[in-house]
Amino acid sequence: MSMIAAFYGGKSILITGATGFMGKVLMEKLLRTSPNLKVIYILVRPKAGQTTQQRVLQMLNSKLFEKVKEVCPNVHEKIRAIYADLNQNDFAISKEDMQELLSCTDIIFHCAATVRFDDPLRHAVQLNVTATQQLLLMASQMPKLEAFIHISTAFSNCNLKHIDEVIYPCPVEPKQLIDSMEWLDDAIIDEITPKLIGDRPNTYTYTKALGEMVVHQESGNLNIAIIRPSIVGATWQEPFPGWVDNLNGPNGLIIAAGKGFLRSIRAAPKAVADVIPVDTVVNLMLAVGWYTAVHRPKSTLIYHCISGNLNPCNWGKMGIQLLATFEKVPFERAFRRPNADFTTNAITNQYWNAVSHRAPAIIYDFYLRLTGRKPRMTKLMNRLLRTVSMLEYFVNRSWEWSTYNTEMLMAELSPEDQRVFNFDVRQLNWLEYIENYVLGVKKYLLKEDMAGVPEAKQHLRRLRNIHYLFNTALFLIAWRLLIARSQIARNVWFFIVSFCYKFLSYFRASSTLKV
Ligand SMILES: CCCCCCCCCCCCCCCCCCCCCCCCCCCC(=O)SCCNC(=O)CCNC(=O)[C@H](O)C(C)(C)COP(=O)(O)OP(=O)(O)OC[C@H]1O[C@@H](n2cnc3c(N)ncnc32)[C@H](O)[C@@H]1OP(=O)(O)O
Ligand SMILES: NC(=O)C1=CN([C@@H]2O[C@H](COP(=O)(O)OP(=O)(O)OC[C@H]3O[C@@H](n4cnc5c(N)ncnc54)[C@H](OP(=O)(O)O)[C@@H]3O)[C@@H](O)[C@H]2O)C=CC1
Repeated sequence: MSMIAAFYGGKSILITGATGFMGKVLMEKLLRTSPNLKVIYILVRPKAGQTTQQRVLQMLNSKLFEKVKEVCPNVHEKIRAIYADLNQNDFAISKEDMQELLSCTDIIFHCAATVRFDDPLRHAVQLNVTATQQLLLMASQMPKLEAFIHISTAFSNCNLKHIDEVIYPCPVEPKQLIDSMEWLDDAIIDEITPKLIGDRPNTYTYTKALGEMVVHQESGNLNIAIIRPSIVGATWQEPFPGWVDNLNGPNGLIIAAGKGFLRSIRAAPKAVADVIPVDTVVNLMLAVGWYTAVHRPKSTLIYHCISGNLNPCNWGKMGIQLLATFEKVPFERAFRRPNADFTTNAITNQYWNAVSHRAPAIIYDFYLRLTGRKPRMTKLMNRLLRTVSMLEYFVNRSWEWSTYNTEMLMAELSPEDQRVFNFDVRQLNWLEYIENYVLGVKKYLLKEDMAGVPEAKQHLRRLRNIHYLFNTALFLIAWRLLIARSQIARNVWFFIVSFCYKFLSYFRASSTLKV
């Protein structure tokens, strides 16, 4: 019997960010492995015209939760959605709900965050720092609370090359920054943002570091642990391989590359691609929740959830495997054939952007205009290149994260727990994982059916022929223009033609002689 699964039995668990990528997988695993847990409280806000209840219903009716319903048919009763907005005071939770949360919660998993790289500092601080502070305040009023698990990111200290499982000091006191957000206006905040974030690439990594500092400072008597995952990717094994549900991290780029929009990228092929499957992260989260509550470590432990130092894969290898999979299982209606290059040189990158990205977009828009349709490709391409430029920081560097605590925890687990809550990424086969990842993106993000694969392959063959025709036509036009303008080109041309003529005459004459 799994000790971890048994531990969650009868517990009341509070999850923030349960409607997010990681939150959904966490809920699924909890319900599947501990169907006798008491309740999962989730803090949800209405969104996109849907009430909190409608959102939860839609989530539970998705494919991700199909297996859960077999072991836990009363899954709807186990989840209690609480209306909350983490940007509001007291999270806008009603008095009754707050009372229930304070008196009943046993474990907290704090996953909610803004993961956008371009969020204005005010918003990122509000969600990633102030909301964390408020949640800690709530936690300190929970008499039954056994553990508070805070999800940060392995990139919170990406300004360092080697990162230990410790909290690094921030140049600015988080409380002072929170206070200053009250009276500074947006224009001033925007102006000072680059100075504040310093050598970090964006407001996301900066505010996640501040969030960790807040956890450290406000931990009081709480039993806290911090988990720092690297780039979280599709599921590896559970509940089934390849599940993804948003465009963050590599997902959007995989679509862009598979559809032939993105054909080159400024990335170091040898740099470590520190991707970690979401189910691995969730297994570690549940193991950490158990360990923190049962063993009550004296200080806040930090756990790195990364793949780089245990089972490294680099971007070059990942790119090659992506291309091989696109060949085998192509995406439908591709813009161009997937075929791309990595470059670390900024000028070469500009060149490829012009030739491989902007020029085809302009030509396609011209074609759309000619056929009476609205041009859209240039706009789309500009957006894609902006996104790529924001992710470039992470694909041109390698980091070293120490994993003593994570390895210690692995050794603490019983063989059964090591199997059920497996976070040993050494067992991951990258080639198989990437193939399943692409298939998952195709099925769950693009909603494409496997029955369309032959037609998609046919479409790629057509694109290849168009590509050859286009290049041949371009070459002939360029040559024609050249010989019309240059005497040297004309001489070369006459030399080639007369050489061919002589060769053919000789060939004909020698074949006549033989007869
Ligand atoms: C050796 C030789 C080899 C040769 C072979 C080479 C083959 C190579 C093939 C080429 C490429 C291969 C691709 C490989 C993939 C690897 C790259 C992976 C890089 C991953 C780096 C991630 C680093 C993460 C580090 C930190 C991890 C974390 O802790 S947090 C989680 C990460 N957070 C994010 O990812 C959020 C990022 N997103 C944003 O910040 C914003 O969305 C944005 C700023 C990017 C865009 O904002 P904007 O306001 O413009 O738009 P938005 O409204 O958000 O969306 C607009 C449209 O764009 C779509 N979108 C959104 N995100 C992405 C994305 N990541 N990629 C693509 N598209 C995206 C969005 O859906 C919108 O679409 P529409 O609705 O249709 O308008
Ligand atoms: N994905 C990744 O690659 C990585 C993620 N992480 C960390 O993991 C955690 C989870 O990330 P992930 O699941 O990918 O992120 P998502 O963006 O998928 O989910 C974010 C969650 O936070 C919720 N949320 C945001 N704002 C509010 C608000 N004002 N009130 C209530 N809820 C809110 C969202 O709710 P709603 O659905 O209503 O928007 C959603 O449930 C984060 O802390 C992130 O920093 C760390 C490393 C890598």
